[in-house]
Amino acid sequence: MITFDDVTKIYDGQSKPALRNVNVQIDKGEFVFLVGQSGSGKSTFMRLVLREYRPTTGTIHVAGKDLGRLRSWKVPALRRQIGTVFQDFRLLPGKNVHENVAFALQVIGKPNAEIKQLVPETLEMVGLTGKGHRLPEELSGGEQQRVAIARAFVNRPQILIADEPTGNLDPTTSVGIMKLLDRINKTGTTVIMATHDSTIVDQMRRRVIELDAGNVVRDQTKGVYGTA
Ligand SMILES: Nc1ncnc2c1ncn2[C@@H]1O[C@H](COP(=O)(O)OP(=O)(O)OP(=O)(O)O)[C@@H](O)[C@H]1O
Repeated sequence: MITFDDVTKIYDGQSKPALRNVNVQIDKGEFVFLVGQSGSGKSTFMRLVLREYRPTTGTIHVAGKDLGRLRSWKVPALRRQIGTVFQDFRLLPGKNVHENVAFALQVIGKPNAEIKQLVPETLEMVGLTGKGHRLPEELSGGEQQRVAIARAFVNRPQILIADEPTGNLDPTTSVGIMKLLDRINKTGTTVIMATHDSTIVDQMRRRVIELDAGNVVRDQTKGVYGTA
């Protein structure tokens, strides 16, 4: 589903690579934790998958496409295959829960009939039935993250990228969010999650890719957060 072949990324004006000779293959349906200190290259990895940046050298394939050869006008179609979730939720403050999720489908031109079916179905899946009319400010952090996940998943993307999705949540709420990401993964969606949350990584026992100063220093199936 995602392959990095000898990928190096040096940002403009920088001398040190943010990623260095990275070789990684992530298959369809995998659940992968990206771990590593702040600045180790986790966000860079995810931004390359989204083609927000291009690698300096090396080749990246996502969902069967060589991103180096992908024409700019095809990038939106690529991104439609990839749902994104962030630490700070990024909901539209003036729109209620239903509207936030529906908006993701409206911008890609889905017909209203489909939106009417998909939005309640997805809100039910994330445990927000009955809260469709609430505004983000009327929800807890955990509920806001559920809305963000519903919005990322409503289009049933092949890949879900989550950048520190539990970073602003307490441990109990985080467990609920992880159960939800696990359910989404079980539908066949490939999940890549960057995190500093060692408890979660140790509990889930999924593949762990560790970055250190842009190098992949560990790639472990059923891994834990740290080796120390
Ligand atoms: N747009 C940019 N321009 C220049 N340098 C950048 C840019 N984005 C990131 N970097 C640098 O690239 C390196 C990797 O950063 P990256 O954001 O990928 O790390 P990270 O592991 O996601 O960190 P965090 O856990 O803090 O989110 C860092 O040295 C960072 O300063």
